[in-house]
Amino acid sequence: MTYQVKTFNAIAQSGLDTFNDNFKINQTDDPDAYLIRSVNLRDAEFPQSLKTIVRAGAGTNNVPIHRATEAGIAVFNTPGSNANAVKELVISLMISASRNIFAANAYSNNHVGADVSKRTEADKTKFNGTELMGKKLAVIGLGHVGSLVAEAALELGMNVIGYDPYLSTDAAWNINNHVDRSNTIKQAVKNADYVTVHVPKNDETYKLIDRNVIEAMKQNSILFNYSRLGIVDNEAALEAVLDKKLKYYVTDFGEPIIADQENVIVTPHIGGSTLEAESNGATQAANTVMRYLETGDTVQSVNLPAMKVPFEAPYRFTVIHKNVPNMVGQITTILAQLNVNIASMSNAAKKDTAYTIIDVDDLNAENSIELIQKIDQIPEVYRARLIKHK
Ligand SMILES: NC(=O)C1=CN([C@@H]2O[C@H](COP(=O)(O)OP(=O)(O)OC[C@H]3O[C@@H](n4cnc5c(N)ncnc54)[C@H](O)[C@@H]3O)[C@@H](O)[C@H]2O)C=CC1
Ligand SMILES: O=C(O)C(=O)COP(=O)(O)O
Repeated sequence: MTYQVKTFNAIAQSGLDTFNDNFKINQTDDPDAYLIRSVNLRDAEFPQSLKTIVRAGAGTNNVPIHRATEAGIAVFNTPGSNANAVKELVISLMISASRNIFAANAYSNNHVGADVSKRTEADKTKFNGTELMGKKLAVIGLGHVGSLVAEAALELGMNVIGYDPYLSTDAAWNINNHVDRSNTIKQAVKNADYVTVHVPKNDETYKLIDRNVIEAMKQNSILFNYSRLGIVDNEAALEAVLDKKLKYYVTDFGEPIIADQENVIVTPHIGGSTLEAESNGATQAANTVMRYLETGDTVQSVNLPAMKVPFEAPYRFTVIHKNVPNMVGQITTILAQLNVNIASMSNAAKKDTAYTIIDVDDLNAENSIELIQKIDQIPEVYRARLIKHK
């Protein structure tokens, strides 16, 4: 069986090299998989052939998850693949902002000439900075990125307070127990010298850091947004910078109102742009594409329940369907009508969507086609697929 993969954005060669010979890259308009980074697919039409979208990276707000689910497309990301890259950039910017590096560099570029050393010694007090050690950092969102930022800040001698009402049990195990927990954002930011936000973009996190939260922040504190455009209210952040409430606002997501503003530092969405992160993400994504298409396993899926079932029988049916009563009953009735014996079966649900994996020992060409067609015709089924064991 040959599978077709279509790539968007710059996907690291090491990831493309990970695919086995059953996978062909960018050779057709009928791909089985999209391998993407930040391309905006929110209004995209998906070809009928498309079975999975894998995002090399963390954020999946560029993918219409609900529409993909209804089209029977499994969506994945590569959790943690670029978290260290973001951590290092945020820590470097915390230091750079505290030491006024950007203004100091601009000064040096504008003051060259014969009397430079004399003027430098006179002027350098303008760029006096502060140290991170002993200061307080609030981390909003303690997932892959936030937990690493918190850990690095502790190592630099900072006090760290975290806020994350949805922290998974797995993630909680990874968080240093010296991180104080806060039950509200305002409580978290109240006495913090630095506030950094690391949450996914969704309806709830849009303007999570709004005017009220910024008002609750400490005078002369520094705010970082390395999550997404819109999670910090840029207008409110700019006003706070102009009012000297915030010393700096530092973000990876520019827009016209914050361009060229003193004490607003904007980088061009480079949080995950390191050789290492791009390679990790692409490799993890390639493995995810292969695993899903060749086995139907859904570990780390964004829209389907996580299922990993040993593939021991010669054939496997996978069915993505609505999470409503009697789906398994309807599917197994069709198998029974076509005289197909089930070797093993698993089913799980994630919110409104469920996934069923059925392994069978015997199948012939006619009943396999008829089976898929009949299962696909169940109104609540989004997609049925037959996978032959390699
Ligand atoms: N600037 C860049 O290039 C990059 C940006 N990102 C952005 O950072 C985000 C976080 O990345 P990861 O840490 O890898 O994701 P993650 O999924 O591991 O962690 C996100 C955390 O946010 C928490 N959370 C969700 N809603 C929240 C809320 N309302 N309040 C507080 N916490 C909340 C979750 O419980 C989770 O622990 C991504 O979704 C992406 O948008 C990630 C990587 C690179
Ligand atoms: O992983 C993420 O969420 C990022 O924002 C990184 O995006 P990129 O892959 O660099 O376009």
